[in-house]
Amino acid sequence: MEGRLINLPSGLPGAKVSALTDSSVLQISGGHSLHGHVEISGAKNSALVIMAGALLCSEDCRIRNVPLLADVEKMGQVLSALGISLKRHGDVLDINASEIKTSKAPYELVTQLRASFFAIGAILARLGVAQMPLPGGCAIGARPVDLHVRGLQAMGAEVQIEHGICNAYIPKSRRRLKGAKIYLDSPSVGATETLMMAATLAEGETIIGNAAREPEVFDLANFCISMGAKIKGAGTSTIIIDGVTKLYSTEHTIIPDRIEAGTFLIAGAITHSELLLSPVVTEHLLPVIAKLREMGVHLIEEPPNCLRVLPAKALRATDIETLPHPGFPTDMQAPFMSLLTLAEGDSLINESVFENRLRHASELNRLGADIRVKGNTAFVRGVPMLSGAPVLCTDLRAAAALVLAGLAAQGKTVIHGLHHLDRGYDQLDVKLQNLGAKIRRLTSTGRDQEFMSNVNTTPAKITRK
Ligand SMILES: CC(=O)N[C@H]1[C@@H](OP(=O)(O)OP(=O)(O)OC[C@H]2O[C@@H](n3ccc(=O)[nH]c3=O)[C@H](O)[C@@H]2O)O[C@H](CO)[C@@H](O)[C@@H]1O
Ligand SMILES: C=C(OP(=O)(O)O)C(=O)O
Repeated sequence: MEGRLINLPSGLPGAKVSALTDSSVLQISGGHSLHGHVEISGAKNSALVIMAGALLCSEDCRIRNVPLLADVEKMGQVLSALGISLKRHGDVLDINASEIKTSKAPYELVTQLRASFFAIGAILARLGVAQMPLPGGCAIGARPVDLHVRGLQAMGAEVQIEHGICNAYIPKSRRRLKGAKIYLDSPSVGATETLMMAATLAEGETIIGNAAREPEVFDLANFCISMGAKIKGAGTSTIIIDGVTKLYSTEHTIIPDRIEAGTFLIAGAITHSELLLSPVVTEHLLPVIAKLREMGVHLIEEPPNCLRVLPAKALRATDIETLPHPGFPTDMQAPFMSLLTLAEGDSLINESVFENRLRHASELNRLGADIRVKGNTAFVRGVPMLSGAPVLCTDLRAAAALVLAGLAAQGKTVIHGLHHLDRGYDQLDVKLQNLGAKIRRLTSTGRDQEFMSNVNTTPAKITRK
């Protein structure tokens, strides 16, 4: 079947975000260096959960620096289906949740992305009832929601999972959720966010112990605080929320995407190129910067909010263990694996956050990498070069890893399964093209696809030096 552009029924009026059929591919002619400045978009994982957070407020919320992603589009569709009004102008998204018309989120949408589930806390707090299908997202492990459920139960909700739907309600005897002391078994990002949102409108104080410390949790907390929520300690492992009865209109700007920034740092390192990235928050990238420096990559921080990557003489092997923030981020593991395939020596990667997140290893081996996987550990033996081949994306960051490897590989790499990439990268191929990469989006018949001309209302945020 010939690949073609399809317009998703838009949840964000004004935006023309589209999805591509799976028959489109990225063709990369590798081995060329890159050069220039790349503008980093707003963080996917902040934007998605802040869109959910807007449900807490019955007044206008304006969110700035919203990235152009299929997941953002789908989250918009989820909110639209709940009866919420959304308008997108460029990277600004206006949300008004004055009336949430239904407590039931659509199965076919929620099952496509993880963050949609996190809205359960906000819907429950606003309506006293929520029916949320179990979520989708990257297939990188079982990804249960037990910590979300137990936290809501501790706050007085009745919660049951039946027929793939998580049904939650506040018993009639109470009108609001009640504050609670919750200690998470593990510092789940999503559970921390779900419970923090629910607690903003609960009666009394909630303490979340062993909370996730990711920058996106902090961004969500700042968004809620700007609406009048009383939250202390976000960004640390103990978050204290003093519930209020109402939240108010606000404007908020999403933080830069640390995973996109890390991906471009590796694009520079793997092609031995000089790139300038902005805006970046270097504190959010500390574990990635430390590992890159350990490998011999030169990085220079340039105020305000810029990071320059310079060509490395040689890349040295290193070991990585993924951990909750401020440890090495699991979302950077696949892109980093691509870089390690070309380092001198042996590297060991231990994926400790998700139990099935090494599937990209076999695709990288098609490109000539030497990786063996045992359980949650990958042994990477550096090779002098990669060679282009057809490969298939298995999830979002695997897709980024294959693009990076393709940029370095000699000859032609053809990447299939692009719906994974488009979920979470804002025009990655266009940004790379503007840095001089030989990368094209093609239909299965080999024709160039006029991707951005049909899809986007905003120009790619890149300037070539
Ligand atoms: C939309 C979003 O923000 N996605 C991010 C979020 O996912 P997400 O919020 O799903 O990730 P979590 O931090 O919750 O998951 C971490 C670990 O906890 C487990 N777990 C989680 C919840 C639960 O109720 N029970 C349970 O056992 C998971 O299976 C996993 O093994 O954080 C991950 C870890 O940084 C990132 O990779 C994702 O990009
Ligand atoms: C795992 C990721 O996303 P999600 O949680 O949305 O599946 C990711 O962003 O790498």
